[in-house]
Amino acid sequence: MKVLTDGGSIDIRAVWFEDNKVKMIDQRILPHEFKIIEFSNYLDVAEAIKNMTVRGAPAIGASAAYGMALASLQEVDLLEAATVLKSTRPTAFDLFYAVDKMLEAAKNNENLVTAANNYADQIVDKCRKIGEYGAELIADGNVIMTHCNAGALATVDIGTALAPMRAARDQGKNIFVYTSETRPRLQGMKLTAWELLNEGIPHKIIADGASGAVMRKGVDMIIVGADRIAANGDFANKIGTYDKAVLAHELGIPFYVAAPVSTFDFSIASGKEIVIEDRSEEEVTEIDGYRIAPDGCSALNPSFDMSEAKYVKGFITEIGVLSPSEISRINSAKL
Ligand SMILES: CSC[C@H]1O[C@H](OP(=O)(O)O)[C@H](O)[C@@H]1O
Repeated sequence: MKVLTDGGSIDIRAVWFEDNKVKMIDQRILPHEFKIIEFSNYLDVAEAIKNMTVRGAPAIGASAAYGMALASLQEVDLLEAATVLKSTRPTAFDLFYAVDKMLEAAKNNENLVTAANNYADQIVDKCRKIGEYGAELIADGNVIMTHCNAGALATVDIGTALAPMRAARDQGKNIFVYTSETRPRLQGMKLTAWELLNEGIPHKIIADGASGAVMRKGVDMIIVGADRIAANGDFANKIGTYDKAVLAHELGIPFYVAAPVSTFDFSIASGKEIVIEDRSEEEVTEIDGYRIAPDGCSALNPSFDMSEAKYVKGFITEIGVLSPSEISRINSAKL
């Protein structure tokens, strides 16, 4: 992804492997501080996933794959490492998919550093294809709304929901993006707006609560990412997505979910079976470590919500844009 720095723009991934270390952008301190951190121990990569140093389903998957590569270099038991990495966050299916891919590679006596690098490169290629298919849905002058961050930071590079926007811009289409702030961790404001700024894509940040009014004012489509998609097309995504899905349905605004095939979990029939991660109440009651809630008050902090397939016009994947009734085709294409 393109990052504007004082010394000019750089091209960088959210996470990569270099000098036998896992290196990643610390997403917790963006956008006001840009820092690369590195790990030599898979346990530290697991902690980085858990504390959201790196976040976003595909980026979590790639990080876990790199964690498995470190575990192989550390010569620790890979099944133990897999268990630790899988225990970091419960909702994003890519995490489990990636770790299992690395276990499969180990069983085939493959070099896990190579396998993890290939996994990350495949994610980037999938995102590029998601961008190409998604851009076909976008007309010059379109106004698009998105939620949370499903950009390059969430996917190693390019993004899922942001991929069609990047591709449409590259095709010369003028687009405008509303990114909702996405309480409580504010990925939409801190990360998506930062990516769009770096890319020179016109946008405005809106409060989550403004989404309905802004949709009614004039939005041509909504594109969000996903963390896990069930066999019937029900999907989990960042908390606040369900509100947008229902409002879009009510207002007749096309609602798209952009995700690679690796996010589809055909072992579950419907969204009812998706485990929704609960995170600390401090994420709600504090901002950047400063308590904003009254002392003595407590908070509930579900990190994701589930939306039914009926709200989705199409899933933008690396094999095309599929309606909920067509996603059974994906099972045969799972890489
Ligand atoms: C392209 S997957 C991005 C997906 O992950 C985010 O969750 P988190 O920031 O907690 O990892 C959010 O649900 C995004 O849509």
